[in-house]
Parts: sequence; C-alpha cells; structure tokens
Amino acid sequence: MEIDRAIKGSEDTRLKTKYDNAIYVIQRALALYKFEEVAFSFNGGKDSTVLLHLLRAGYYLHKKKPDGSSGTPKNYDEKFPLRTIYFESPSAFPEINSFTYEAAETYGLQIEVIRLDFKSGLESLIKEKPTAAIFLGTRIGDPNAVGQEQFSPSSPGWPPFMRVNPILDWSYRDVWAFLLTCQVPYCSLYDQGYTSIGSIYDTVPNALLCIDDSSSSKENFKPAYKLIDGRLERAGRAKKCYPSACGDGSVISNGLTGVDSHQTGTLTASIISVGDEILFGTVEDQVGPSLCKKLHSIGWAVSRTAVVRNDIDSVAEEVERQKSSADMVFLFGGVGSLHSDVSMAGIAKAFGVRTAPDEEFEEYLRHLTGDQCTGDRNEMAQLPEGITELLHHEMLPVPLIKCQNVIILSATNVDELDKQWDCLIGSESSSSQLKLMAPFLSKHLSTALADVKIAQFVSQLCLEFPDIRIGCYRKSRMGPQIVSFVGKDHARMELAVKALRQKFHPEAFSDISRG
Ligand SMILES: Cc1cc2nc3c(=O)[nH]c(=O)nc-3n(C[C@H](O)[C@H](O)[C@H](O)COP(=O)(O)O)c2cc1C
Ligand SMILES: Nc1ncnc2c1ncn2[C@@H]1O[C@H](COP(=O)(O)OP(=O)(O)OP(=O)(O)O)[C@@H](O)[C@H]1O
Ligand SMILES: [Mg+2]
Repeated sequence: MEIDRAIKGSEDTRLKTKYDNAIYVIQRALALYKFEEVAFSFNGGKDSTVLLHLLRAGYYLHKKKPDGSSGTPKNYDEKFPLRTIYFESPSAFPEINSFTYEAAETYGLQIEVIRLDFKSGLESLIKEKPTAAIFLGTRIGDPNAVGQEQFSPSSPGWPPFMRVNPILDWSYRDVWAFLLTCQVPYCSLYDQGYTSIGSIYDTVPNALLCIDDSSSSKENFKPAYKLIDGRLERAGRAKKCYPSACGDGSVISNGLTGVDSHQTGTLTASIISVGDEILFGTVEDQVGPSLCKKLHSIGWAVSRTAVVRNDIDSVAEEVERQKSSADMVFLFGGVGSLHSDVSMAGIAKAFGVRTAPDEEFEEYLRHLTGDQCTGDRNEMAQLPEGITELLHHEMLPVPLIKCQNVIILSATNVDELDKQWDCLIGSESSSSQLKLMAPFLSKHLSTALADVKIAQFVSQLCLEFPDIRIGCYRKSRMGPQIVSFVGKDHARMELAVKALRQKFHPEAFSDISRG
C-alpha cells in the first residue's frame, strides 16, 4: 500500500509516530463499529485529504490483519468502500468542489452529497441510514476542537454519533509533512497561499505567504507548506476578532488583535496572582501593582486584582469568573514544573479542557534548559489543549502563553515584567495583543474639609458624572482628604471639578495633580 510504504520509508520519526497513532485510532473505530455504519466526512480540504489517505491505509491494514476475515482487498487501489459524506455549499471555492469530486473519482469513494447545513444534514442522514461513527479531519487548534478527544460523542443538541478524530493531535507541520512525503494530490488553492479554507466569503490567501515583488502588479503567494508558524494557518480566514477585546467588534483580516493608538472607550483587565507566599505575607507582590500602572497607562481599566492559592480549584474558580467579565485576564505565578505550579491546570479546568504536551513549547524549553527534566517530559510544556496560543517575540527566549483571553506572564519581578510587557504591546510584532486605548486623565484635589461636609455632594456628583471615576482617599487619618477624578474626556472632567469647587468656598480645594 503506497501510503504505508511512503511513511515507513521516511526518516521523519515524528511523522511516523503521528501516522501510527492515527492508524491505531482508525483501526479501533473499524473494529468497534459496523463498517456500513461508519462514514468519512470529506470536503477536499488539506486535513480531510490527509485523513482520506490515512483511512485508505488504515482500511488496508485492517483488512490485512491475520484475524481479518476477508483478507487484503484485491482491487484495493480502485476501491475504497467507506461511506463518504460531503456537505456541498454554493459558497465553497470551485477549486475545493472540483478537487472533492476528482478525489472521489480517483479513489472510488461512494460520495453522498448533502445540501443542507451540517446539523440538519446529519439529522436526515442518520434517519435514512444508521450512522454510528463519523471520521473527521478536526485538529487541535481548530476552533471547534476545544474539549474534543480522538473519540468524542457529538455535542448535546446534535444527532447522536461518535466523532472520530484520528488527526486531532497533528500540527500544521505534520499535515504538510504527510502530504509531501506521500506525494498525494491536494487542492490547488494550497499552492496559491491559502492555508486553511472556509467559504469564498471568509477566506483569502494567507498574508504571511505574500511574496514581496514590487515589479509585479498582482500579489503572489508562496505555497501553504512554506508557512513556518503553523498556528497562523487561519490568518487568511477573515474572522471576527475577540468581540469584547476589540471594543468595536470590528472585522480584521488576520485574526490578530490590532493596535490602534487612538481607540476611545475603555477595555477592562483583571489580574490574578497565584502564590501561597503572597497570602502568607512572606513575599510582597510587586508585579500586580506594576501591571495595574502599565494597563492604566495604555487606557485600560483594571476591574479586579486577586491573589489566590497555589491550588488548581482556586485558580480555576478565579479564572472562570474573570474570563467572562474582563476583556483580558493577566495571570502570573504558579507557572513552572514544581508541585505548586498549578496555574496551567487551573486555567485548563476553567475552560473545561485538558492539558496536553505542546511540542513546540517543549522545543523552546529544551533549547533553554537542555534535557534536564527527570520525568518523561517537561511538565512545563503541558498546556491547555485547543485554546493555547504561543506569543512569540524576538526578545523572549520562550514565548508567552495565551489561552483565549487569559495571558500568562512568567515574570517574577518588575524588571521581567517590563520586558514581557514591551513584547506584548510592541507594535512591530505579530504578538501585539493589547490595543492602546485613549489614555486616562486624572485630577487630584486636596481639602481640609471634613468628610461629613463633602460626602453628600460627592455622592451626587458621582451620579451626575457616571463616566468619571470620582474617588476619595487620604494618606493619613488626620491628613487632608483627596478627591480624585479619573476619566477620558477632558471637558467632562473639568466640568465635574468645577461643579465640586463651586459648591464650597473657592479656597476649599487645591489642585495637587502634579504634586
Ligand atoms: C460530520 C460533522 C459533524 C459535526 N459534529 C459537530 C458536533 O457534534 N458539534 C458541533 O458543535 N459541531 C459539529 N460540527 C460542526 C463543526 O464543529 C464545524 O463547525 C465545521 O467542521 C466547520 O469548521 P470550520 O468553521 O473550521 O470550517 C460537525 C461537522 C461535521 C461536518
Ligand atoms: N463541507 C464539508 N463536508 C464534509 N466534511 C466537512 C465539511 N467541512 C468540514 N468538514 C469536516 O470537518 C473537518 C475540519 O474542517 P476544516 O475546514 O478545519 O479542515 P479542512 O477543510 O480539511 O482543512 P483546512 O483547514 O485547510 O480548511 C474536515 O477535515 C472534514 O472532516
Ligand atoms: Mg476547511
């Protein structure tokens, strides 16, 4: 069987391991379910093309097994009898459509074309023909892979079947290593810079593959297999950016959070520090307060800071609460390979996913520390599966980790934080994660007036100026009261200050903003 031969003859040990695991999953599924109740969901994309050939190899090897009743299929190359479903849509690229039909012809697939949306299509499919399991080319990193395993029952609300994902743990690199090693045909769009293909309305070639050629009037792109950073494979899929972190929910073409120094409005951040030592009072947290200042300086409002114990449930509980109420959550502490380093496990629990080894991150750690870990693997490379993005920057020896809207900082002191912060906001880097918002303005007025004298009026002022944060604090019990005004609109701030001053004696408040 040519696929099996090509992989066995290759020197790529990682690809061989991935191949063996995928074949194992396929054979398990073929042993578990009746052959006529299994289907392959094929759409001509690169992942499903990989799966097509793995299934051909898996089917061949399954039949070849000593205990297989029917022996090796004779006319194997012509016949691949697995039921194949294709959801055809008018918004599919014509190249994808024709490749799907050509592949069906070449490999003798019995294609069942469905012209309904996925859910309704699967409902009617299952009504017509019992279908217990469906093979999919879903991979970790696909938005819909979160929480999935190699065998995952369909989601609640979907018709019942087992989703079988033999290439769930394959990376972008693995997919291309397989297609190129086996020299199988793939859809021509991948040679024109497309790296992941959705509909004609939401997919463009990946800008990271654009060839810089000013002499040509037309943009040219390198083939998909030239993309170095596989996590950016969906950069050509025009997707809405994280709605709340963008503020305006605007559509951006590359899926990364853009940086715009003139954004108005406010985004909120919350900060979680993980450390028993801070709670014991043994160590003073300096990273948290410094981060507050930094966020404030780029116009972000910090809505909460919390210190939690080095304990999975404490981290999970806090992350779960903050991830939905803040635009971005920053977490530091509890990151490493010691027993107390539970932050990653806590974050995974908050998102309802498991942790799994991240090969790329492991590679970075290996460069940094060599092969010093005592166990089988470096525990630090166990990251929440399917939701993790590595934020690279040339100044960072190891990328920062981001799980959806939670950024994990490895800084343990202010100097390290300064460096990581610069990388996060550095506009020249693709890792720019934080929009620079219009800065906050502040005014501080000092008064010797007693609290009871000003209390009622300040409360009233807060109601009149909900857009200005009006606070009162003192540096000592006997010292003056300081009233602070923080906001983004200069005119509104001045109006609030004037309203306070007018209510009392002209000398009652002195401006100490610059003091
Ligand atoms: C055969 C099949 C089964 C699916 N089962 C589920 C499911 O159980 N739950 C779900 O939320 N989505 C399911 N989907 C939808 C996929 O999660 C996803 O939306 C689809 O593959 C499109 O991916 P894309 O947005 O990356 O193009 C299924 C899709 C297919 C083709
Ligand atoms: N229209 C469809 N018909 C049948 N199966 C589909 C369809 N769309 C998606 N699938 C299934 O979902 C899987 C994941 O889709 P996805 O778009 O992520 O991968 P792909 O199309 O194979 O590759 P690419 O990421 O390059 O687009 C596919 O491999 C296929 O099994
Ligand atoms: Mg696709």
